[in-house]
Amino acid sequence: MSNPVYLALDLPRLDAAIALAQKVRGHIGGVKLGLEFFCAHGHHGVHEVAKLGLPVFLDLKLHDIPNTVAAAMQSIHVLEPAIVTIHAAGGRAMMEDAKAAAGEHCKVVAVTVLTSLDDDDLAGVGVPGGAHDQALRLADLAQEAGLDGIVCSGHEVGAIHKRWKNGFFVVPGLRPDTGHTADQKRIVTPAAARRDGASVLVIGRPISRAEDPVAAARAIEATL
Ligand SMILES: O=C(O)c1cc(=O)[nH]c(=O)n1[C@@H]1O[C@H](COP(=O)(O)O)[C@@H](O)[C@H]1O
Repeated sequence: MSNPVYLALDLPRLDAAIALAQKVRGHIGGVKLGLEFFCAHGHHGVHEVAKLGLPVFLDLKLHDIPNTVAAAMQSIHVLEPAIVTIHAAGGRAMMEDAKAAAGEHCKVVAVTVLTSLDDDDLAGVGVPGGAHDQALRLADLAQEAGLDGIVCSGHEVGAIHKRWKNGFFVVPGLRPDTGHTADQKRIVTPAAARRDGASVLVIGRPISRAEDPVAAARAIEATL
């Protein structure tokens, strides 16, 4: 079974991001390039990271009108990402058009409820039912729209997996111990997320900010 860990390369410098990925490559299954990376380094940065030969997960969290999102998906074909994120809250038509515009070998997954939000945060933006119910509702919508899967926290992945047996589930907000949670609110351990059905484990700071990133990645791998 391939390693489910995708390392989030949320680093400001391209050379540092590539050096980190190179260092830990034996203990990860792929790399995730998000908004911080893409806004700083764009297509050039993605091409440079792709030279490592690891699968590239492009986490752009697209959320706009269907035509704009579909056009953005077409513009990233050339980068040949293995996985791309969009926001489920963009609605069914946006998700359908994004999937139709994606490359044949690219998995399109929809973010349900960000792992940095809790029930109070959701109530603050007018979603009264709580993170769990909202994540399940948006996962159902993503499935109806024909997407490959969703992004959710480890708190919901078990319940969503039960309703969507062959879905592809990306789980961030992972912390190997009870250490520094930073801005994440709905967290679980990588092992718990995997046990509950996660296909991909997105891990950033617990590896990238560790004193010894290789030891941190190896320790996480050993728990899976
Ligand atoms: O789509 C994501 O990857 C994502 C969704 C989400 O709900 N929460 C979340 O943290 N992420 C990303 O996952 C990574 C988590 O980083 P760490 O908290 O440092 O492990 C970041 O790159 C986030 O952008």
